[in-house]
Amino acid sequence: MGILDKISEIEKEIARTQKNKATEYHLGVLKAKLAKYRAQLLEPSKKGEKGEGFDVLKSGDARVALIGFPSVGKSTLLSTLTSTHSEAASYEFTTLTCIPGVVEYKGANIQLLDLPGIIEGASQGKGRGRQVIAVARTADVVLMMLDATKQDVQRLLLEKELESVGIRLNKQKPNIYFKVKKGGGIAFNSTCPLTRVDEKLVQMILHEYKIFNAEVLFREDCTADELIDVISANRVYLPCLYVYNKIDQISMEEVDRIARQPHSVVVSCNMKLNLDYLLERLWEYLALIRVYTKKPGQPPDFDDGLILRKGVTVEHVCHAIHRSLAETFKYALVWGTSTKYSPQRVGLQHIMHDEDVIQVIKK
Ligand SMILES: Nc1nc2c(ncn2[C@@H]2O[C@H](COP(=O)(O)OP(=O)(O)OP(=O)(O)O)[C@@H](O)[C@H]2O)c(=O)[nH]1
Ligand SMILES: [K+]
Ligand SMILES: [Mg+2]
Repeated sequence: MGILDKISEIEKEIARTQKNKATEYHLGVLKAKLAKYRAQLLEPSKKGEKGEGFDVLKSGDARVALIGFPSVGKSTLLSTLTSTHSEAASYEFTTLTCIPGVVEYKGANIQLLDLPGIIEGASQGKGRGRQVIAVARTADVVLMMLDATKQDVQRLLLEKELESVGIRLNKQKPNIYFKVKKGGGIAFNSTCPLTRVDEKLVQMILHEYKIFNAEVLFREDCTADELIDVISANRVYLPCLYVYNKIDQISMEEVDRIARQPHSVVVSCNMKLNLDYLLERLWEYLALIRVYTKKPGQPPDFDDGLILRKGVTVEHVCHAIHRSLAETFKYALVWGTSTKYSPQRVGLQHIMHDEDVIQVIKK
């Protein structure tokens, strides 16, 4: 039996097993088995499986992958937002490789990747599904493009495809501490009441992975699936913005309904509607900040800001300016929303905000 058959067998068994207290352990083990087989499926089997035309180098400050069914308008969006042209046409699978473009926004260079359309079964190798998904895993944000004139099942189908290969959209990593040990058995603990798993189920799942010695600490009320995510190290957690295109074809009421859904933006690439707002939201999901440097007695350098991730400290800023700056660092003066006073004297651990100005004073 091939892996795909095994997967479909287990999926069928999960589907026909009633969910209740008595089957809880059985289901947990089945899910762990399923996760294992799917992980095997992801391992590159044939040489060169990654595929010509998909190994695009990362460049710029962040990477965004355009994922969607065929002909939803992905290439049209790339050609509209960047100076790169990507062929668009009314037939499906116009795009067959990964086409990179650059969106310049707020001084940042954002790499936008146009990709072939994916379809149901993509994760199992249909179309160019596996290559597309491999690229999606390397992105900082997924732009899932949807056709606003079509039913919302397309979104669920795509989410399922990505979910089945370990991509988690708009989800936090489960707060479970997990460490495999050399001996001592399974040490299981929690810092809160657990309603979805118990020690026995956790043990059974770990045994399915042939893990007999480990430290497991639940810091929140997680499910068996979330535990499996933590054990399977190949999970990625990505912010995802759902972009509903072709709103020129639907009623205002429908546009209004879709626009109110969480993580969603409505646009028309052909009519260039709402693309500014799309970029604004994308910026928010990328969680980038701009930090401006200033030399003593001179105005800040607003033309050449540093592009960094939200949550960076002064120490990160020093590294971004010069490799050895943190070593000769005495203190910094910061102007902006991260401080109580402007300027304020801060140390290396101070967390920077968007549009802060910094002046580093050396020893
Ligand atoms: N009505 C309407 N049509 C659009 C819009 N954006 C794109 N299209 C049309 O949709 C069709 C498909 O566009 P593409 O950009 O090729 O779509 P794609 O997602 O790149 O398709 P594949 O590469 O085949 O996966 C083309 O005929 C476009 O002109 C839009 O905003 N409104
Ligand atoms: K197309
Ligand atoms: Mg295309």
